[in-house]
Amino acid sequence: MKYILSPSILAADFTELGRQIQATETGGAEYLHFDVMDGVFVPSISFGMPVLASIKNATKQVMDAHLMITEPIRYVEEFVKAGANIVTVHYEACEDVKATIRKIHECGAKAGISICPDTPADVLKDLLEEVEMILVMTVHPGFGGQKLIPETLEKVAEIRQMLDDAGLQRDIQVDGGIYTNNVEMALKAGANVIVAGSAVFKGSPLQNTKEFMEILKRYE
Ligand SMILES: O=C(CO)[C@@H](O)[C@H](O)COP(=O)(O)O
Ligand SMILES: [Fe+2]
Repeated sequence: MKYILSPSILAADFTELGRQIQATETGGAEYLHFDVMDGVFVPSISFGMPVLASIKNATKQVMDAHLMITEPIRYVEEFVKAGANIVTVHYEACEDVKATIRKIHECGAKAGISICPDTPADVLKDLLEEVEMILVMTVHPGFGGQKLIPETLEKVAEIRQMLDDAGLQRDIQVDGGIYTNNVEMALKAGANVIVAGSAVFKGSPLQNTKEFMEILKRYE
């Protein structure tokens, strides 16, 4: 299995965004996590397509778009056009999850499905085969800089078991409150795509990325 770091630019210094992104690429982060918030599905508002389109030109990293928006099917095409390679939508935000996943694939991107901390893993049973990635939120979506909720890692283990039982190889992403001092709990539970915002962008993004990559390499 491949272990990947996906730095969340929500925590970046936007006056230095290009340089900070480059630092994470140099440090070995293959993905870049792009948190889209609509002020409806989550209380906060972040950024959208034009910002993604601009960033796309600044790096070769895979654009990992996390859509925290109501009825994301409405915007899938625009985010893919703006440069998203992976589009992750929330189970809780879709009226028709399967149609949303189909739409992502039709637009030419990989599909991820995400569940919030209070959503049980078994809602995903019929969806595991349809997606390339499952995102288990380790905090309540909406803000960076929160503390990881340890119980969410039990769902990571449960989903990895469900995938193994079904003979499916899929990425499991974790997002929220991940630092170098707790990332191994997520890796041991079965996650292989790690989102980190504050832990990467506060301080030196290059050094922080390298420290994460050292740990991830041990799990390859
Ligand atoms: O989706 C979200 C929050 O809703 C995340 O991607 C955060 O942006 C991660 O930030 P940290 O918890 O790592 O600071
Ligand atoms: Fe996110």
